[in-house]
Amino acid sequence: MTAIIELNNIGVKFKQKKKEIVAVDNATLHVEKGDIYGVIGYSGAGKSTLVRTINLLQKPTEGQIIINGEKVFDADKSVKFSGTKLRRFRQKIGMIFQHFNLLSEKTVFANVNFALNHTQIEDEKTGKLRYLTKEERKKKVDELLELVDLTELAEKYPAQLSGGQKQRVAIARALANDPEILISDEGTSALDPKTTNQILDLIKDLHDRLGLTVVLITHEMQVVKEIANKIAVMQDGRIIEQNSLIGIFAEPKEALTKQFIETTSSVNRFIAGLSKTELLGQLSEDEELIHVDFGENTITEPLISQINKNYDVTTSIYYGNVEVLQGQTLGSLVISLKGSRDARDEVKAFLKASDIKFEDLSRIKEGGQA
Ligand SMILES: Nc1ncnc2c1ncn2[C@@H]1O[C@H](COP(=O)(O)OP(=O)(O)OP(=O)(O)O)[C@@H](O)[C@H]1O
Repeated sequence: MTAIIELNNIGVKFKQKKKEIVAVDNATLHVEKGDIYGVIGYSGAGKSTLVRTINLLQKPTEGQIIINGEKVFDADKSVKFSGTKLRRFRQKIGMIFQHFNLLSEKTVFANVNFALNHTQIEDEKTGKLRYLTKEERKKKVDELLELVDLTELAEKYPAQLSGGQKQRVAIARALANDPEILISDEGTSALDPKTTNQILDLIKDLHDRLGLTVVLITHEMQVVKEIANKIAVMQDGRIIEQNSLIGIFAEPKEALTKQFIETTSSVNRFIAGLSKTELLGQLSEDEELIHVDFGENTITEPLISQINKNYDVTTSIYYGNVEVLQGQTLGSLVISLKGSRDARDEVKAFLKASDIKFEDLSRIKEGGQA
């Protein structure tokens, strides 16, 4: 697969008085056609600055950018990309923002129509480029409003809309010039959880129907988890980890990545709260608590029944959570194993041999941290 977006060794420095701020530091990100690529990091990590280089809203100080096979930027100044060429290029990359950026004095219809002001198409008869006619524009805006389910609200003004509806207008506007790439810069950050999910569903649906490639910046792991297939984690201007969604969740490497995952996983909250409950004290001498993580590829038979059937232990489930990410099952269980030490050790040896990750939670009892 070739990348539709290639950011190679991108650096962005800002000069502020005598200080130099390194907003992006040697970042390389390759996005393939059809990806929904989540870029996650805390505020100030450099996400916006990096992603704004894709459509050259931000010129890097180092590196090169190749979009759809065409080099559009090189820090060595070998590429000239400006004027009409730059404007056309930008039209093919739609962008939405946290605060929607709608024109408050224009209706929903007019906000979307505005994005067609500079749109040109090849005239069927003459073969020359020309602007759209009023009728063509109306047809296009109507189609776009239908796409985001806003036909009924065409004559309303932004102030009369909810946050979710405003973002739908912004999405319609972003798609006006049939872009292949859609960038969402914290596009759901100002929305409540339910509306966030509706907008994410819409983005996913548009991705599927229009074949869009999506780059999605967020500081919330829950957001990328909903729809992304790949994730890059940013910290201090650098991309510290990047992988498929499933790879990030199954095998996070960096401490920050683990932190972000914990914000989405209730098993970690359960374990963190264990030391405050009576549960550990209530376990008998021949009983221990373990946390097991498993995925579809590592086990084919239900785990618990297999343990009960093959080993001389009894199990109780204290916590269970199974999620399907990108069609793969990831499960987390907190179970107790009750039996002789040898029998319990055999179960652990079986888990190890089956490549199933587990951790012994008895250390919490001893005052350690989960
Ligand atoms: N135009 C600018 N001039 C000077 N410094 C800037 C400029 N834009 C961004 N920065 C700085 O660059 C760093 C990265 O900012 P950036 O906005 O890319 O981070 P972010 O991860 O998107 O965070 P946020 O979600 O808060 O926007 C920050 O320290 C920021 O203050």
